[in-house]
Amino acid sequence: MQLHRRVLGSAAGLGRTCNTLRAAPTRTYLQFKHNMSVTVATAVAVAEEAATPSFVAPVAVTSVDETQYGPQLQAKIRKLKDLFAEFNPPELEVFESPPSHYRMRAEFTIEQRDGNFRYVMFDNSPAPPPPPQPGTAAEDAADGGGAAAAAAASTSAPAAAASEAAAAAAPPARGGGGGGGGRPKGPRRVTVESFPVASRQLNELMEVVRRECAECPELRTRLFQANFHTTLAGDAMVTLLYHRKLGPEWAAAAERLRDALAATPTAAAAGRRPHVIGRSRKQKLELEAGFVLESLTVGGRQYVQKQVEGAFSQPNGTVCQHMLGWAMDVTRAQPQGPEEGQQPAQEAQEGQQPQKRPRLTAAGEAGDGAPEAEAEAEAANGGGGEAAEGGGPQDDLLELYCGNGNFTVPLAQNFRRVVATEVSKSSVEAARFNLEANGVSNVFLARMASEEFAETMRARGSRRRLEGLGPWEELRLRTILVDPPRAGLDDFTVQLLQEFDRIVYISCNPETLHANLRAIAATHRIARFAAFDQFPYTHHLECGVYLTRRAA
Ligand SMILES: C[S@@+](CC[C@H](N)C(=O)[O-])C[C@H]1O[C@@H](n2cnc3c(N)ncnc32)[C@H](O)[C@@H]1O
Repeated sequence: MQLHRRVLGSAAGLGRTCNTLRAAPTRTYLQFKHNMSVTVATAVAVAEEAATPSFVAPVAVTSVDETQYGPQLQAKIRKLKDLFAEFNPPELEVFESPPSHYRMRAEFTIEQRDGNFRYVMFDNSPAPPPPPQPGTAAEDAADGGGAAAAAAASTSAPAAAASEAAAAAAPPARGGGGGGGGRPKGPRRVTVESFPVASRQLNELMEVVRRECAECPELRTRLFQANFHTTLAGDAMVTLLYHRKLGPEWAAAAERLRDALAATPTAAAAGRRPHVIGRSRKQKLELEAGFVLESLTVGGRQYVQKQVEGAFSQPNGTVCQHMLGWAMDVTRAQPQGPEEGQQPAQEAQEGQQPQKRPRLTAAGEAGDGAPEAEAEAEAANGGGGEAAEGGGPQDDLLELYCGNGNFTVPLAQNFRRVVATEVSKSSVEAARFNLEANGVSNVFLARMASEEFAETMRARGSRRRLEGLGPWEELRLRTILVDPPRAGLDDFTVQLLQEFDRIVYISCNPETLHANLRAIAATHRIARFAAFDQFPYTHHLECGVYLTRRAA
């Protein structure tokens, strides 16, 4: 049973894997080193979902029917609840997406044949072929895809299909070949006319790029891919990828394109000129900038967020705000008193007493139990007592996989200090920018793989990249937040998590989250459980789990 499939040469990164292969129309493979997404253009078949107990068997989206948004989300929720029932979680908090125009980013392969300029993506989902629709995708069939590919590649299909399709390691596009009315093997080529799952601005930009390329040979010659990145703030960038060297003529043409993009309704209303980036082998030309500035509202406060071209950013801006609000809420220090005494339902049922929480030292060791030491530790931890839910400004947060500081920036106010790590250089640079731009000064940020950081921390070791962190003994790390790629956490990191009193685990893959929780549940219980529908019309679901240490 698969939770996700790979799609070739298609929509924007959900950013959960590091290296992906993508196919250009020439069938040349290109390796992208950043976190492009590998999800698929699929929708949840409600009836089928009801009959199957896990995250499987999605069918290809052939249109975006907003009336189906609710039922499809409910089907996903049911599956999620079933999967996690063994952990006896509290009531699931569900955060919906807008039913359309929710995706901030998309990537398309460009096909240029017979003077036509087409946005194309490759859908690898195993959808059964719907009956052919006259006039929908005839040209795709003519490319050798056969009836199945032709039927599936309707102008509405790609809209939804493209929504979650992404670059992936997969065989070259075959454009069909199944024959006999069966589903062709390999990814299905889908022509994208419009893209209603993506932001309105993204659709506006697509139209202008199509038009300008049609009129300007300098822009379209050997162009094989176009990436669009928009924001809730109206800032945007377009990256055009070529199989040729780019010179000053291209820059002049791109400047004209930029003017045309600036005249689109959303950019004009926001007063932002979209950036244009040209890429070819060993070459990157930026017209003004290689990033966008997003504006996110969390808890009534606005945060600016630099999102760098090619680096991970959350794909659904609206749902991202929900995720940040939820993370703020679970890590906020709870008032002491009644909440302190409130036993978690599960523990109360089990007749357990709230545990005495060991203080996590920097080496990941519990306190030694000496009364004075424990009292001192409690005092150092803000005297938070045993059952405090949430960290608090007296505690420190360790955040692994921090990306551009998406969670780090708003969460920093809930903690005395934050130690954050991320492996991607461009994301770390963006995170530094974002911390400064938002006036956050209590974060120590290290560019390190989480595994390396965990090992160093356990050994109380030192690393050049940890210079400035200060002595491990002075940290008060009791809360950890992780937001790993789809593969989830390795065993070593899971063990590290278990040394913390409070765990916030953000996951885009319920199955790897579930597998990790099997280990974590021995020491921690789920205190809050949330679903964030980042990826409507697909079987993908982002989850948030907040865990606290079980009573001893
Ligand atoms: C799902 S993204 C989350 C990013 C960030 N929390 C956010 O909300 O935008 C996962 C991040 O983990 C980073 N990453 C992947 N493998 C890593 C590793 N081994 N160590 C540290 N960071 C890693 C990626 O570069 C990416 O930024």
